[in-house]
Amino acid sequence: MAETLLEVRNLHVQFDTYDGVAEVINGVDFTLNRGETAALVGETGCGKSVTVKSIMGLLPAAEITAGEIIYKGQDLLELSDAERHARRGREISMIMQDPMTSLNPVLTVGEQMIDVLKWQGERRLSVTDWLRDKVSRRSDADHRERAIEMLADVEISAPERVFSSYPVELSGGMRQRVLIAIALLSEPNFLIADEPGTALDVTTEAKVLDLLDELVEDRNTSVLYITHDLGVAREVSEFINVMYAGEIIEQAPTAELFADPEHPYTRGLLESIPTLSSGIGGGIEGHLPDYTDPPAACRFAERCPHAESKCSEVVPYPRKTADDHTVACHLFDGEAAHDRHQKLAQERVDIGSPPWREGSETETGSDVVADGGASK
Ligand SMILES: Nc1ncnc2c1ncn2[C@@H]1O[C@H](COP(=O)(O)OP(=O)(O)OP(=O)(O)O)[C@@H](O)[C@H]1O
Repeated sequence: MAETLLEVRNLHVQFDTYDGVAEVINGVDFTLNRGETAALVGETGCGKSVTVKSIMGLLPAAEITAGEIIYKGQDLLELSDAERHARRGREISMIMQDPMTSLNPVLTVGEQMIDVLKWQGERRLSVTDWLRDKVSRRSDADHRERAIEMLADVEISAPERVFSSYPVELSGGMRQRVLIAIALLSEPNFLIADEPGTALDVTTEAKVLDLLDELVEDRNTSVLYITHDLGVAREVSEFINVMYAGEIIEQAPTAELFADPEHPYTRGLLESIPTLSSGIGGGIEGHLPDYTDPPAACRFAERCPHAESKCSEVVPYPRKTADDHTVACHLFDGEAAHDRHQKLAQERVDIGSPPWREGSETETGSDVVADGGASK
């Protein structure tokens, strides 16, 4: 049976803004197994980066108002900043969206890589780190050799030259490869890849994604891809979590999600894939709700072509509709998929089959199976 590496449970994040409290992340649940590649997909502003920052420990505790982020059996939210920092890089690493802002322009690639190998990129050393570095007996020459090897692994053809270059001297594709090399240097068990190819042209993006795919497979690294593009998620991940306005509205293995998308938002995203050049979520009219005054029930109801009065009155908790497939939409009401929702979701609602399933054998709720807890 697959072993869980990361479990995010009932995560709530809010921000104080001039317009009031923005309830951005509203009860997010998902899991990632060891060696698995999963994606978190949704349009811009839906809360992907805030979720990831919560996992990385880059948000102040006050903003995370509830939930658990269990990594290897331990709730990361209970750790001190120092303990979180120790896990970053060595255990959990991240490739940022924009290589130009993620790389330090005044240091060479090599200097940045050696910093990571020595002390995870921090130039301000604690006494303990300094001692650890002294006793590790690894010399700068060893670090240099390791860094150049890593640059060769990301298929940079002149690794020594790139090692001595400043970021501004490299092309966009090369900088993205350098970022991948830096993220993998400390051999993390878990990698978060935040739109790793978005800043590149389509051909270079495809090459970078293929390369990343090979590298993580060789190393058995678990990866969470963050993307607005379901087409990219299909290429790179085995499991997809679709996010809308700070909630996971559908989760399924990639093949299952593409074969049988259920949530109207997922279907809209799928329909918009060919027209993505015209904008993210181009197939769905309307905008994300205002997080300082979000809808009380379904956050998608205002944009949903199938919304009924129920949708603005009763929260649609996630329902399990097939093995590993959950959806939070009243069109699929049945048993709650998570223990924590069961007491809140006793009322079964029948508002008919989803229109795209009319004529099929599946009836609303009839294919729902109890899950007993986990989100997948
Ligand atoms: N520090 C903050 N203070 C107030 N609001 C914030 C803060 N950080 C994020 N937000 C808001 O949270 C919402 C979700 O933002 P987030 O960056 O997570 O979206 P995203 O899905 O990652 O989008 P993108 O694909 O553009 O990166 C946005 O409305 C954003 O303005």
